Amino acid sequence: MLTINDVRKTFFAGTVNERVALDGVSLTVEPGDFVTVIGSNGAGKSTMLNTVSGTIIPDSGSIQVSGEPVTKLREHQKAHWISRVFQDPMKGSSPNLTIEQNMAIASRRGKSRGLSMGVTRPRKQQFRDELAKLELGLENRLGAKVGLLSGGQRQALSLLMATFSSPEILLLDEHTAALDPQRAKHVTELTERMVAEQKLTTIMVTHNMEQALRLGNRLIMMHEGKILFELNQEQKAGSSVADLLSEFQKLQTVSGEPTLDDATLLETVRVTEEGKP
Ligand SMILES: Nc1ncnc2c1ncn2[C@@H]1O[C@H](COP(=O)(O)OP(=O)(O)OP(=O)(O)O)[C@@H](O)[C@H]1O
Repeated sequence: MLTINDVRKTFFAGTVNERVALDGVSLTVEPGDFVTVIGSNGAGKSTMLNTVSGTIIPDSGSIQVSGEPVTKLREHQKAHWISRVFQDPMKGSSPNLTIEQNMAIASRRGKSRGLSMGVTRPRKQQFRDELAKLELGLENRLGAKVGLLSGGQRQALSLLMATFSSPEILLLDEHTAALDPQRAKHVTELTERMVAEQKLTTIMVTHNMEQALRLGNRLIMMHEGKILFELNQEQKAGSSVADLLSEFQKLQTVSGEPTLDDATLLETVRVTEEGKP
């Protein structure tokens, strides 16, 4: 369980560059919840994930994972409890190591004793079985350097490795945004399957509103460092992309600033024209 309580974060406070990234964010994520997060540009979505993973320390407020303050977790505990997949497919794995070596390291994540890249035969078979689930043929390429894989393959591998240690919290930060539509679809399907199979407690930031509505059991919308509203499973099922868009348009009317980037708008128009929800 994750509890975010009245978290605030301002960058460059008191200067002309002051940016209020989180303005009193509170959120409780129950075990097994899958929360999708949408929001305007600069709404604070990534900063919220950064405070949960402990990479950014909030100015005030508290964040607890299973009752433990994130700031008090040791590095190996953090690595074991909180896993993250980033937008950039290059971030989740080491290009100069082989698939097998990357997996060996991932499977040691969160263990307090040293890193061992030695892999026993049964372990190798386990890696092959895990890789086969990705349906990308990587199970036959254990010795290949990860740098040789495509972005989609690397992102699928990152996702697999992020779920190895059955983390308390899985953070997905627009993890399909840099992929072409076909690969993004595949990684989205893998995400759904892995989260469901392991009943992972998950927070997924996405700019894809169709995805935000379809995946998970809760949806939150952020704007200017605040959670503006939340939809539960039933409300999500009864909402359309057009409904979400109209919420963004309301914000734009108030602020006069564009609230969605061009890529999101184009994606939304495409989905709407195809007649999907
Ligand atoms: N490390 C940082 N240093 C300074 N300002 C930052 C930093 N990280 C975020 N910000 C600022 O905080 C605000 C929130 O940024 P954040 O990246 O969390 O938003 P976001 O919702 O993820 O946005 P986007 O969808 O555009 O990626 C923005 O104004 C951003 O410029």
